[in-house]
Amino acid sequence: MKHASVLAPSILAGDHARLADSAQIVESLGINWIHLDIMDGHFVPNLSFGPQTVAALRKGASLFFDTHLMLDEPHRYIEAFAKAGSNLISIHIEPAYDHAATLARIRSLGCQNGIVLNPGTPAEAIEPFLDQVDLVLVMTVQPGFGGQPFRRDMLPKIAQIDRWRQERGLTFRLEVDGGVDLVTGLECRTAGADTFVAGTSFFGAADKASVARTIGSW
Ligand SMILES: O=C(CO)[C@@H](O)[C@H](O)COP(=O)(O)O
Repeated sequence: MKHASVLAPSILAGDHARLADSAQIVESLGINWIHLDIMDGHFVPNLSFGPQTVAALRKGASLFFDTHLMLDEPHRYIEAFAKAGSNLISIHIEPAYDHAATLARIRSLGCQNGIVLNPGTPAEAIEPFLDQVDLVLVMTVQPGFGGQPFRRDMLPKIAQIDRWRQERGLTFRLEVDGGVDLVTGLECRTAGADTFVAGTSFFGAADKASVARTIGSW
């Protein structure tokens, strides 16, 4: 099964004094998803925003909130981000906690779940969880900052996860995040990805509608 391609603009690259306006730009273009990067200053060397901001954004947006927790202890914050209005909550495989229980907890709160792996983490690390997730997020940069160059060496990993998905008849989405633009995103699509996080290449584009149209046509 091949999912239609979805663009999820990363609000990290939006105007942080006017995040609601950035979400509104996305919604006004008919884009359904927005990617929310949550950073704790421990798992990644940067800070972003928390559930209070997500809840405030939810008041003015009917977008699908794709919330990516870059946290050492994501299991402690699942309820807060579900309550704030997240539709999907993804958690990293790298820190030590009960991943299976946390994935199940996300679903029990009425959200979709996702598992994320950093560039240095092999695909095999998430293999045991493939039948328990709605989305796999392959980081195509080391997380923490927008505007980094796309890691082309992640393409075989994307292809491997897509192969497992097909062989096992699974239906999770396969998302990529980091340095994704109209060129690198298409390479990811060819490798098997269907969900494209774009920060700099979306919010920095003069013609955002055209970016959305192009990615939607893949
Ligand atoms: O998770 C992250 C960064 O840690 C990403 O979501 C970035 O926000 C993507 O930004 P660009 O690479 O597209 O500028």
